[in-house]
Amino acid sequence: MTTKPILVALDYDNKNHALQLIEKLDPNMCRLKVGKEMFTLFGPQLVKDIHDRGFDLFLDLKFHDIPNTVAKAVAAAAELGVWMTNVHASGGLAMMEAAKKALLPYGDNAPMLIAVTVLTSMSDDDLKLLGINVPAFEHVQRLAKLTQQAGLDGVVCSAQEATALKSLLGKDFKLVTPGIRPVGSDAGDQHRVMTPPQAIAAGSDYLVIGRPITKAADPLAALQAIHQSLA
Ligand SMILES: O=c1ccn([C@@H]2O[C@H](COP(=O)(O)O)[C@@H](O)[C@H]2O)c(=O)[nH]1
Repeated sequence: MTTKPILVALDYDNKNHALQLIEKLDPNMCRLKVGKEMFTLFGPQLVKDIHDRGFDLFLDLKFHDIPNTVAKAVAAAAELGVWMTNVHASGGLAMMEAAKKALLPYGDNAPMLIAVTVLTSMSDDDLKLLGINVPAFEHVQRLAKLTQQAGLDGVVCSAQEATALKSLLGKDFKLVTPGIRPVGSDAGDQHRVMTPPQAIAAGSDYLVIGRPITKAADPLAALQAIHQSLA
């Protein structure tokens, strides 16, 4: 199992609430993820605040645009010193290659760069509405192969696809899996879900977990329970 596989998704509209949770967490126990909501509200200062507290940060902005624009955005993420950032694989091969190339000047300090395959909130029926008439796992495999061809470090997928992707793309290609739900927690808008131990057993490298921790009555206890379940 990867060291520190838990990435806590900080989806808050109030910076103090996020910082109150962070103050209770230990950077040796988890990494943090900031997405579109918090980055739009609080910007690069939030990234600095999190780094000042000793945490690795996944900047989850899922860039999807023309290659030149995405390359510049990924370089801007590298300037912030984040640990990991991402693009949408459906932006295509040229876009992903441009993103990867933009990180070359950063050498060993470049963030890990991964691509979102099919959002974990989407089902086969959602894909059909987009004219994609194959099961989600098949579309995920196609986009993950393209991501590897572009030279990226891994993909965002559901843990349900992890075993197949590890055997298709090798153990070093990182699998970052949201849609993680401990037994008894509400799936909410997530469709392709797994429990934390199931996800690790299936081959996930990193588990993205938001509401089961952040909306719990005691978020620290919820994180500790997940941590224990993986021990
Ligand atoms: O396919 C994806 C890609 C990203 N996410 C993000 O992960 C977290 C999940 O939060 P939960 O509260 O545990 O559902 C959230 O920030 C999403 O933007 C994803 O869920 N699925």
